[in-house]
Amino acid sequence: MKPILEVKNMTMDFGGLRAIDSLDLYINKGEIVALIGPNGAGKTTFFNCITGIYTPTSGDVLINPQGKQERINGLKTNIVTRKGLARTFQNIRLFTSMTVLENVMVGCHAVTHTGVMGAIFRGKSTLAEEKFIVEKSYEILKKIGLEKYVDELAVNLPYGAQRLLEIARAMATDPFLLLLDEPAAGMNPQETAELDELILKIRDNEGISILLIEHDMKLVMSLSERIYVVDYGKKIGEGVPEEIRNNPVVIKAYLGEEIDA
Ligand SMILES: Nc1ncnc2c1ncn2[C@@H]1O[C@H](COP(=O)(O)OP(=O)(O)OP(=O)(O)O)[C@@H](O)[C@H]1O
Repeated sequence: MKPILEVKNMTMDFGGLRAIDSLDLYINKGEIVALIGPNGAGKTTFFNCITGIYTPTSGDVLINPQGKQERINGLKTNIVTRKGLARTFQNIRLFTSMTVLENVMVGCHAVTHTGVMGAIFRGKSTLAEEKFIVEKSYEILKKIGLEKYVDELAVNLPYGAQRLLEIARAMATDPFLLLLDEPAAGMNPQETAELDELILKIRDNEGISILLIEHDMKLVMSLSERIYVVDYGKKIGEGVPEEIRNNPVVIKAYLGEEIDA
């Protein structure tokens, strides 16, 4: 079985700056994989290239959720979402003046037939779908542990809960692969421990594979089955947590930073 995501020889240039340099990466079905590296290494750019925000300068992005490999470079973000790749952002991007439930509903609408406009100009045909979406959104909030906030405005949620709401909204698009960009950023140790459990649950119970960018090495080492390390856009290490922890090139790139979590 081919990997569900395969990136071959990806390069991304911004003018004279090579943000990603000939990068290869794959994720098998059901894996939790981390992408780590110092600030400015190109990690978010890599996510942006996979999810259609940027078209890579060269290379291939191939997905294979159901036994048929397909190239997705250059597809628009909404199409990539419909194909089953969902992401969260480093800086929280919620609809702050909407309720928690409505935020998740927006995720559902991103992949339904009627879409957001259909939900606004409700015809009879959209009402059944709308009911389904409310129920589905509520179920997702229960799985994430946010149901107690269902009618709360997103802006009023504690910080850690806002981060989880982003994950809930991403899950509403029925992804086969979830791309999480620094999900633990700004979380306290207890929130991070809960996030650790939640990510495992999403993989185990929902069968969603995970690609994770994260600076919290304890979380990375505990969650990931495999880790890729990038620096200046280039892959400098790849392996299971134990290999990464003992890789001298990785240790050097992280000099002064905590790696032995
Ligand atoms: N739109 C853009 N135009 C020009 N340069 C960019 C653009 N986006 C990113 N870069 C540059 O590409 C490089 C990689 O940035 P990127 O944000 O991908 O790094 P990162 O590994 O995600 O960093 P961090 O851990 O700090 O989030 C940086 O030098 C950044 O300044």
